[in-house]
Amino acid sequence: MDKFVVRGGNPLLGTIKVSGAKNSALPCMAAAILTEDEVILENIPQVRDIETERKLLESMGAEVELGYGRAQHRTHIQCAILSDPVAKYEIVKTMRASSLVLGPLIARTGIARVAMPGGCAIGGRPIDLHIKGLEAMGAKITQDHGYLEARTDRLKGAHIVFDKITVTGTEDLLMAAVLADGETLFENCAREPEVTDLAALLTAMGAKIEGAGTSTIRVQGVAKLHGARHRINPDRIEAGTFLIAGAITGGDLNVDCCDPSHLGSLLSKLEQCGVRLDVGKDAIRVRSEGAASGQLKAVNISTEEYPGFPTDMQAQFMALATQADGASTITENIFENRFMHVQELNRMGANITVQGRTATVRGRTPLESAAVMCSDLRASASLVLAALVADGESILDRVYHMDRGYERIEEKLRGVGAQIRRMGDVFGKK
Ligand SMILES: CC(=O)N[C@H]1[C@@H](OP(=O)(O)OP(=O)(O)OC[C@H]2O[C@@H](n3ccc(=O)[nH]c3=O)[C@H](O)[C@@H]2O)O[C@H](CO)[C@@H](O)[C@@H]1O
Ligand SMILES: C=C(OP(=O)(O)O)C(=O)O
Repeated sequence: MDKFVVRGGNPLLGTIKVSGAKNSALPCMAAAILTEDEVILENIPQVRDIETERKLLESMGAEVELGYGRAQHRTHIQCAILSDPVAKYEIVKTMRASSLVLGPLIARTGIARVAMPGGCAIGGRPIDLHIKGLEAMGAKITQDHGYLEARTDRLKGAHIVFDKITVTGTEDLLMAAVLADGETLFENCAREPEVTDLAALLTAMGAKIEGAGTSTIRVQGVAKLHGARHRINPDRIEAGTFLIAGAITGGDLNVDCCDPSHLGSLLSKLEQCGVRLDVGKDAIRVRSEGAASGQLKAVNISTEEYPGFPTDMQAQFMALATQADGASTITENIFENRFMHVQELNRMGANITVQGRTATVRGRTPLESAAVMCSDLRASASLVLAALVADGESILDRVYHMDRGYERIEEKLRGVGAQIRRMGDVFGKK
């Protein structure tokens, strides 16, 4: 199992590039199920979850060519024949890919059999709202041996009001509605940029969608979709992680190839914290004097649906809060168990207590190197950030979590002066 060895103390200087968003790429790959034609996706990140989705699509009969190394990370997917519309547990158990293929599979083939997503380290991943929505569109859904089976002759348009804002639920049902008979009106939709990105691809494929990016989406179903070419949005969470890396190390870092318009709530919290930001069209320069200067100040954050503060940045912001003067409170409202980094940060010398959904971080505490364990994707990122300012050499175990969603993170960070190296089998060469 791979580990990272990180020696703290270097300010990060220079330019670091952001890859395409995994959380956009995964639904966009699933959208290729909706047509027999070829779908070409650019800016697909080279991360483990994308490999898993490739395996999943191939297991159903799709042809997938991941174009890493090619210009634009251009990827070709063709689902001319879907001989086996099944999302097998062995393939999807490490990610929520099964829920993302449910809608497109049933819309295209009239039948879908998908493994129910299991519990995940950060909390439950229920899909009751997906099921309710598909049933409202006329699907018959049964459950057996850990699998959901959905059948229909053709989905019908419906009026669906989400009880709760759900990103994957909005994406899944949107992919179902584009091939349904008639109009579907969705209310209380997720407004995340990843939903808008998916809607842009679907529109390029011939779908009729209005309102993506707002809480009301209207879809006029069409009989058939065609192939398209689409460029995946930059990863706002990777960009945010790099901004914090610049801020926490007292660096001067240009975070390039990002979309600052997707980062509003994070940028305002970083500014409140005392970090200097120069926001350009597709780059953000972050400057800070570092923790020792006393420049960083405690701030309170509370995770919310977009455009609120993203749950996917909570762990990384907590690492920064350990280096800010004063007490910060961090409230996690989306997932019930997304504080597993707390114990590991405390092992490095942080002073964090948790009560219910709120963590209180009392800073500033100098961090010391330690051997720590990555428990999930963003928790891993927070430990890397902490290790970049810790005194001495930290060893981060189980970095496979990080490989799910960050492309060549150690190479990118080394390129701007971090001392970080991978030990063990290199991801992608196994
Ligand atoms: C709103 C939100 O911030 N969603 C985050 C969530 O998306 P993800 O799509 O995984 O989760 P959802 O947005 O679907 O879930 C939001 C909330 O709704 C609940 N729920 C969801 C579906 C359902 O059928 N029933 C139900 O009760 C979930 O338990 C959760 O509490 O995790 C992703 C990975 O960390 C993040 O990128 C998303 O930003
Ligand atoms: C937890 C994440 O991903 P997933 O929802 O795919 O598990 C994430 O992107 O932070």
